[in-house]
Amino acid sequence: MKQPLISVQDVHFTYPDGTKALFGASLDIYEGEMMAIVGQNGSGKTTLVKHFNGLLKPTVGDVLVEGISVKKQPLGQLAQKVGYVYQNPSLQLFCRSVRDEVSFGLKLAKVPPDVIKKRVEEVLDTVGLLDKIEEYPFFLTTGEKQRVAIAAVLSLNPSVLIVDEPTTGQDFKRAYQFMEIFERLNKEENKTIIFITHEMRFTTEFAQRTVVVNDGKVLLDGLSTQVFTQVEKLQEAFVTPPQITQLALQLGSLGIRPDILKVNELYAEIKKEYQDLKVG
Ligand SMILES: Nc1ncnc2c1ncn2[C@@H]1O[C@H](COP(=O)(O)OP(=O)(O)OP(=O)(O)O)[C@@H](O)[C@H]1O
Repeated sequence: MKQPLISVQDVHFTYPDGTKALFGASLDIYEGEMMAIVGQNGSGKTTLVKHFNGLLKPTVGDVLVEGISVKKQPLGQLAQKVGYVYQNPSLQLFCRSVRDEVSFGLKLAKVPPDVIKKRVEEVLDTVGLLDKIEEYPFFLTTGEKQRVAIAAVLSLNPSVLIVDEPTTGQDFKRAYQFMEIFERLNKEENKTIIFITHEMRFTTEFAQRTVVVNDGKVLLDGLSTQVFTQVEKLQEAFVTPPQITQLALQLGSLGIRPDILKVNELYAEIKKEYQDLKVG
């Protein structure tokens, strides 16, 4: 059987001030997945994903990346495999230009200057910011800062990209474009993408798999289509399914499948039922 890229094994975590944030979280993540992590504020999502690249180390339990405990891998090495983009991108940006920001990790890794130049331009192009290469990151919009942070992480070519709340503070169009960038990286470069979100629309549209975190544990984990039909469990975690799924669930008594995540799927299902009725 295929080995998971990241294996989270019964992780408990307590912050230095005594706050307990994880209470036995377990999950396996495989290469090439595009996965959403949802849950109410304070449920432990960020704490959980910070374990995926060793930013936090389990108090109890273990996290294996490519089969090796994060406790045994240097942070620099883990950052090259698993990139993490912070919820607040300003925390991640500290250089005087976008170019310097995106070059930083590559310089640390002692990559030759001509290779750095090419790589930086490539990743800025990927996130649509090539025209801002000489700008001071501080003056960029929140969405642009977020994209610089993503470019900086992508420059190291990690096989896993974790993005914490990528769509916060952005209008729908921008947020959607962001999700399309991740989808492209997933489909064309086979990158494993893990994103935390409160936007259920994006979960169902872009993630095949959804993990629901509640009280520091994984409450639900599976195909997004299946996770969002588990209404009672979702209520326990204060997660509301996307509106289209809510509608499909309510139409269940008319023979409509409940595991519908997209408007066009619901339309096709209603059309089919309607035609069957006419024939019957
Ligand atoms: N640095 C910290 N020190 C102490 N407690 C913390 C720290 N960071 C988070 N916590 C606490 O750990 C728990 C889980 O927080 P976490 O940020 O992981 O949740 P979350 O699900 O990502 O929330 P949100 O959706 O608001 O980002 C909360 O009780 C939070 O207050």
